[in-house]
Amino acid sequence: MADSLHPDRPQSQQRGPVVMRRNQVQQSTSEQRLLDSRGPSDWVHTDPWRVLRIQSEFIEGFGMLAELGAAISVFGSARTKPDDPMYAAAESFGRKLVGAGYAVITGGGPGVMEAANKGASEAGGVSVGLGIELPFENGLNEWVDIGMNFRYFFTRKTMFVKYAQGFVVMPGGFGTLDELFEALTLAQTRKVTSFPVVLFGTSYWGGLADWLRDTMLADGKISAADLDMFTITDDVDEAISYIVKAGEMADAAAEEAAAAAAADVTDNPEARERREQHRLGSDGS
Ligand SMILES: C/C(=C\CNc1ncnc2c1ncn2[C@@H]1O[C@H](COP(=O)(O)O)[C@@H](O)[C@H]1O)CO
Repeated sequence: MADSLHPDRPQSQQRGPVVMRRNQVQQSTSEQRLLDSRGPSDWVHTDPWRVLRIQSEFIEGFGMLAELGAAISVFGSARTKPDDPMYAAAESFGRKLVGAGYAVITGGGPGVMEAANKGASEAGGVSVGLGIELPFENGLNEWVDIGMNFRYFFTRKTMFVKYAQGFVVMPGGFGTLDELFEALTLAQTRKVTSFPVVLFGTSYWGGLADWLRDTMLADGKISAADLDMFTITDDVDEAISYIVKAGEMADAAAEEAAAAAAADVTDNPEARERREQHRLGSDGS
């Protein structure tokens, strides 16, 4: 029913469980208020808004990759040219990783990334590119079959680790070292279950490995076991066997843990409950 002063205004209005009557009845709809005005725009440059954008990158990335299956991330220089032997090696990695049943994830850029995507795509596998918006960048390489451009390096790095069961690291610069040492730090601090890391190219990586042993280890900054977190090779097939074997060992360990947990349920439900709580952490994550 309408009132006499405002014949068009309904006397009563319901918004979900909220009831509004007489002069509390709103004249505009939520959609009108959303669509009819822009209002000030300075909030798009504030951290709370950035948090939402970051969240949306996680949502899109997780959504894109949730059903990916087993995958290996291949890292390496954006500057490697197609006539460089490392380009051919990365292409071979892409092809052979697909042959071994893996999807191939790269940074989606040029150089080694493009080569690995090319090998994977041409072999009929899943070729993933996780690109990064850069001030001078030209987008995902043409061999990326599933891709996304990230605004933030850190959300993108989460995807590399979350959706890959191993890392192949080809010769590269700062970006490659950043990705390598992120992986090693996560494994060293047991923030992730350790996974195979292959450094490809003995002459390129040998000097770094020597320095890690002769300086970092000698000076007590890392442990001897930390040097076992990666292997160095010049042989693509050897690298892939190493990755496959590590995957088989991880599967066997997971099966063993599942069997032990199942036995716990039967033999001692309380111990199982305690173990499960410990596994989830105090915040249930
Ligand atoms: C430098 C040039 C292009 C940069 N384009 C990139 N696109 C996607 N990902 C990139 C790019 N540059 C670096 N990355 C990431 O770091 C690693 C390579 O960095 P590096 O410093 O070249 O070693 C790589 O794995 C990417 O994840 C000009 O063509």
